[in-house]
Amino acid sequence: MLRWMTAGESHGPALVAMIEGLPSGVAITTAEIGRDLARRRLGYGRGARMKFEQDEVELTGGVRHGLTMGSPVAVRVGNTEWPKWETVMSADPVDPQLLAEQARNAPLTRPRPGHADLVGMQKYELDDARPVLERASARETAARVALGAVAKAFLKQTLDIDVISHVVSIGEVSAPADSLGAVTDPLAALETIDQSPVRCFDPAASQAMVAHIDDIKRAGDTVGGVVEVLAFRVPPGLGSHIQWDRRLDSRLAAALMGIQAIKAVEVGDGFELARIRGSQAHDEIGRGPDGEIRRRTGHAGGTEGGMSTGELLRVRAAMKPISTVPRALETIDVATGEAAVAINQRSDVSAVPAAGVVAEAMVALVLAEAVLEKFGGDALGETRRNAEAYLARLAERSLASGDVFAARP
Ligand SMILES: Cc1cc2nc3c(=O)[nH]c(=O)nc-3n(C[C@H](O)[C@H](O)[C@H](O)COP(=O)(O)O)c2cc1C
Ligand SMILES: C=C(O[C@@H]1CC(C(=O)O)=C[C@@H](OP(=O)(O)O)[C@H]1O)C(=O)O
Repeated sequence: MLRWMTAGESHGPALVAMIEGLPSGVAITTAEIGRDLARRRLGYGRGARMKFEQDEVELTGGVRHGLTMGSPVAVRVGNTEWPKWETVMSADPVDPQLLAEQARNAPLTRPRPGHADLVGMQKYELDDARPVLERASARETAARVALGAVAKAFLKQTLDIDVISHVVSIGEVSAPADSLGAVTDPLAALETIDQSPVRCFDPAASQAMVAHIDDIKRAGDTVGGVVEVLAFRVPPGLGSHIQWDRRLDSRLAAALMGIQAIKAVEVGDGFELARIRGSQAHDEIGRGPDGEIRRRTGHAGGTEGGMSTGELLRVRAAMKPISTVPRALETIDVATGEAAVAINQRSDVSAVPAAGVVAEAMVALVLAEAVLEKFGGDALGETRRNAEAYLARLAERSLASGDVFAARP
């Protein structure tokens, strides 16, 4: 069983995350995790905080000399801005005199529409939105991305699975459909994607997205968009049709919906499938180049009956516009009961590129859990042997290609 969790606040000293259930022998380094954390911070449209704040990543458990030990893997993502927030976010009680001296400590009583602020204050009996917004903030996604890097290393080393993401649209500007349809080298494609300021594969669309973000910023507004995650070489049979909560598609949807500001998820052609006929919607089954069974198209996005089919896994997530709108939205000051405008600090105009990196991590965590469920293993070698035996049987019967599903040498 794979389980994981995060803790920490946006302006706290650090975020921490723990993942338990990974086998021993997975190669992972602090630098590898740091690379994914750096990718999450980039993206045109993010606010000032991304420029001056640094993620200080440290592996504090479960890894020795670059290899997991089978024990829980623990990660700490330190926040270099902590000294500025030490009083505001101190875990221990602070002298009220000291609190009163700093404007930053004043209670936040004008909840921001589109955020957890108001309902969080109601639910947790708080007169100050600070304790709510500190945890609701998407700063927390740094901890998930750190764990996602570990999950991606495990997937790569067990089944050669690559998980990549890209931006499909920002506001009204979309990349051409199927721009990534024929990718044969996912990691090279990801490198190109990461070089785009908005993580879009298509250069012309990328430019148009940047221009759109500039327009939105000039108008004092914010914007959302759609990201897509692709997982290559996922074997058939992860997840199960036998119970609702074991379906791979339902687990992917829950994981993606669990990202702050994600409001919709599509598996494969998703909503479009509801508009077309069955004869056009389903992926017909035929023989591939080596006589193996293949789907001729990818409308389903690589799952049927809640199980991975062995074809390209493709899911999308739609992000709403950033909630803190510079042209501040109307609210009620809960201290006075009077109409007011919402608290408005600096904020991102768009965080869609970063959301793609987070979505990649969430998909990797779901797939890692599903791989361990199917193949088990306390050591990486054991997981691989189990997976290879399963894939060899499918290849023997021409149910799948030995090449497509070959595990790494
Ligand atoms: C990577 C990322 C960065 C975000 N940055 C901001 C931001 O700068 N300002 C903001 O108001 N919301 C930001 N958000 C969105 C809020 O966290 C989110 O709207 C809020 O938690 C409420 O969304 P929900 O109703 O879906 O939970 C960001 C979300 C993500 C995924
Ligand atoms: C710090 C991060 O994102 C933050 C997520 C966020 C929000 O409300 O979700 C609001 C912003 O923070 P602040 O309100 O302090 O300016 C973002 O900078 C991060 O992604 O590391």
